[in-house]
Amino acid sequence: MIARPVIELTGICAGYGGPSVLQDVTLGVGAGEFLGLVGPNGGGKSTLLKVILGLLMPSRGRVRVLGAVPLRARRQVGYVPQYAEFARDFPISVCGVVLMGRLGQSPPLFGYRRCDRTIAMRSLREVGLVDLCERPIGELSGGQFQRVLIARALATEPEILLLDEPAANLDPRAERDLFGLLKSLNRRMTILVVTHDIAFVSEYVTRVACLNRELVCHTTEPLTAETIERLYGHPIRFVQHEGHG
Ligand SMILES: Nc1ncnc2c1ncn2[C@@H]1O[C@H](COP(=O)(O)OP(=O)(O)OP(=O)(O)O)[C@@H](O)[C@H]1O
Repeated sequence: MIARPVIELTGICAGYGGPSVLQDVTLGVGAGEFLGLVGPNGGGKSTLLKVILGLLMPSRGRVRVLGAVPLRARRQVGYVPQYAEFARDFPISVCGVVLMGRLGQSPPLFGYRRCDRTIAMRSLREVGLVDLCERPIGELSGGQFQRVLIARALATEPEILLLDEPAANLDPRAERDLFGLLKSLNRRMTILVVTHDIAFVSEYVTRVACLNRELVCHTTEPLTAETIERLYGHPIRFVQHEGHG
């Protein structure tokens, strides 16, 4: 039983016009959880994030984010897209990217306010990059850029943070640092992270959900080879555990 669900997906089917990518997915994420979403390529993880963000309407089922339809909750949800989705050659500074997280929070036509800049700097400080504020993003390492994207999401002052494969381009040390950062952010926000590193993620998260078009959920206690095989083999059933965390 989840105490205060902040994300509720019930019987979700969703896709892109052809056969449903998500098939009857039911998932609740509680306030303060740190959920790892794993699964094979093409299993529908990014599609699930799109449904939570309100970017993709499900053909069936019910979605609630912070008790509302996704578009209403959008300002309370920070999103870190897959690395490849952001053009690194775009001529913009680190601070410029982070300030983009304030778009939609400030009144339109008036530009950024002083408080937007304060929040952007605070977000950069939190990810340890305040010294690179004026640096063009094209001059950053992959790990630094990943942190900039997280700072941009933090600048929205979210209650929920969604990350799509944030560690995809990182070496093991940078990945560890990144998950350490997420763990500390989890003290004040709910986190859902899509990752392929199933063994690694279980050290950090409070629960793992595995998606292969349908969903298998279970607690994080050491993932055994048998569990992983079951998850990536034919997870054609839904397993719900209670009392996780
Ligand atoms: N915009 C789109 N239009 C049509 N089909 C799409 C679109 N985006 C994703 N798909 C298809 O939906 C399925 C699930 O894709 P999705 O990106 O959600 O999977 P994923 O689990 O995130 O995969 P990966 O681990 O490879 O990132 C795939 O078969 C993919 O080809």
